[in-house]
Amino acid sequence: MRSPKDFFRPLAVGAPAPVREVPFRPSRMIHFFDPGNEKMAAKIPAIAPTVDVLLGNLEDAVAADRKEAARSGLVNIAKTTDFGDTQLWTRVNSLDSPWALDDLITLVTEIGDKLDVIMVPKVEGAEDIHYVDRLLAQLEAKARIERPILVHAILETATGVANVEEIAGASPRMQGISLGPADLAASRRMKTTRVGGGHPGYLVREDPNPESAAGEARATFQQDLWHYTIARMVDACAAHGILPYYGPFGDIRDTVACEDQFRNAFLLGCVGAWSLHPVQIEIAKRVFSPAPADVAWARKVIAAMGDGTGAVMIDGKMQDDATYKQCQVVAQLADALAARDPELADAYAAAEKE
Ligand SMILES: CC(=O)SCCNC(=O)CCNC(=O)[C@H](O)C(C)(C)COP(=O)(O)OP(=O)(O)OC[C@H]1O[C@@H](n2cnc3c(N)ncnc32)[C@H](O)[C@@H]1OP(=O)(O)O
Ligand SMILES: O=CC(=O)O
Ligand SMILES: [Mg+2]
Repeated sequence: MRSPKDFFRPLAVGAPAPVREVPFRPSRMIHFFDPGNEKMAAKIPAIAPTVDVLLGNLEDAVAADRKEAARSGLVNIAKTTDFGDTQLWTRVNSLDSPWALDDLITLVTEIGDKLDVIMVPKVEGAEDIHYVDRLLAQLEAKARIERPILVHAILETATGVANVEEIAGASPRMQGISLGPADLAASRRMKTTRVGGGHPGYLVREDPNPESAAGEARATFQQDLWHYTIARMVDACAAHGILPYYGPFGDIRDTVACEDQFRNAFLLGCVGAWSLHPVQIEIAKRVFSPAPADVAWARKVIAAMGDGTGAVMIDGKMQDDATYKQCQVVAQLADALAARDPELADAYAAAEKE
């Protein structure tokens, strides 16, 4: 293990200095597209201003015989598109695949100055991050990249979940972690066949009422298959100063359940989710932006709390140092999002006047 004193040292001569704090840039939706799919690629210039992050996906969902087309498609799109202040990310192939090395070499040397974050799938432990960390430093030095490319891990194997804390803290490049419920379900041998979301069979049933006739219907309550993993991931990320995300929701037509899944993740601490289809962009934008009424309330508490210590009563609710801190989380997120999203800024300003 490296000495803590060396943690922020570049891993190659000529590589840029690692960041000391992960920049908080709005990333409510990480919009996936296949850069080798001409129809999808043609839509990217129009989609760019409507999303926080565009992600050129090279891994799963890109057929084996289309991997090279996807890689070169991404190089071309990055070189010819004006993304404005929308971030450009990529998801490279998994480290045990025949494509990962060429993905990293090509993308960093050709478009490393355009890429903000590289998402690494199926991360199992700190060793996977260390491998990517050193390789990126070498490639950044070679390509004379001036700011470090950050790394995002997908939590989608049982081993990865067991090691999530060490993954989160493996490198100053670590920007965040996404839940990958589809691969994780397979890795854990769960008996589902879905990409995220719930399952009607995973439930609790109310106790029988001794006064009712035998066989009388008893209410059931569907449970969240992902609560445990999201909560672990959020804690690991918060402890290491990086950002947690819900991943994909594969039932594109079920926009209601998608919104519920995203909102559970938001309330538990996630800052965004993946959008796989244009219809999911607005859902993520709505869910991962705090509601104007909540922001107005947070600002009211902050104003009433002065230096943030002591206790006051507002509308019948006790406020103290801990609610003040919660309100700061909401207000700071609102400020960061409003700076990027003028419509949201207007909605926040209007709610404060009410
Ligand atoms: C478990 C995981 O790893 S999840 C991450 C990997 N998976 C992905 O990245 C999937 C990305 N999304 C997709 O491939 C597609 O959205 C699919 C296959 C799910 C559905 O695609 P379609 O059947 O074409 O959907 P649909 O007909 O509703 O699409 C409407 C239009 O939106 C376009 N579109 C669909 N998805 C996207 C997208 N992600 N980005 C941009 N445009 C898109 C389609 O090309 C289509 O264009 P058209 O109107 O010019 O024909
Ligand atoms: O890559 C994502 C997943 O759910 O698997
Ligand atoms: Mg996966």
